[in-house]
Amino acid sequence: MVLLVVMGVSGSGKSTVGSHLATKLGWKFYDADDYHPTENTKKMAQGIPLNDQDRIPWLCKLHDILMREESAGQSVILACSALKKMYRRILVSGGDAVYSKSDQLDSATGKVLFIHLDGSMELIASRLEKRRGHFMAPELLQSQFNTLEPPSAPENFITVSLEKPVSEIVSEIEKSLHLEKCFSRAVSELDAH
Ligand SMILES: Nc1ncnc2c1ncn2[C@@H]1O[C@H](COP(=O)(O)OP(=O)(O)OP(=O)(O)O)[C@@H](O)[C@H]1O
Ligand SMILES: O=C(O)[C@H](O)[C@@H](O)[C@H](O)[C@H](O)CO
Repeated sequence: MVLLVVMGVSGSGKSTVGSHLATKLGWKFYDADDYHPTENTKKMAQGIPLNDQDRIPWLCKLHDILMREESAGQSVILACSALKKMYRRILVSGGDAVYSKSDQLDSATGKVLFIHLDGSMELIASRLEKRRGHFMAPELLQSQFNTLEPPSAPENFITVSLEKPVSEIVSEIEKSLHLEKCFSRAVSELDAH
């Protein structure tokens, strides 16, 4: 059972890559965009960036979804911006992460694997210019980059370039998942001896 979060700035391809990967693997897919309260969606449509207060209750709701799927033994993919380290901690550990010291939470980081879709603002902006029928105002892209804290150790993550075609990105993630699986199996076998 795997809990995967495809993360990155707006327009990085989270929904596209996440849904393709979920279809290929036969896993459940959630798009965090569908769980924003209307006040958040309205703000973003007006070109006003969300702040921590706007995002924290939304992230707690998403944490609950991940935990529900974990209890059901269901592998799942969530497309979610998860821009700051603290936001990722909330997804992994829930609302207490806001008040806990980072080292108290590091043991839980392995529960969720973050896939960071990384690439240039220019390319993403050109993709957003062409995207139609989405609430997010394209001019928010700069603030998304300003807010982004790219994942770093000891977080459990891999970084994938968003510049390739979707099918290549999906295959690259599948390969990394396979390697991760082999690695954890080898570690647990070593531990058993
Ligand atoms: N690898 C890719 N190659 C070409 N176009 C892509 C690629 N990935 C995504 N796109 C296109 O870029 C646009 C943004 O992608 P998508 O909506 O999946 O991003 P997102 O990160 O989910 O955005 P948001 O957070 O704003 O919902 C879409 O029009 C999508 O078709
Ligand atoms: O954290 C945020 O600022 C928001 O979650 C945005 O990233 C949107 O959800 C999404 O990316 C817009 O489509």
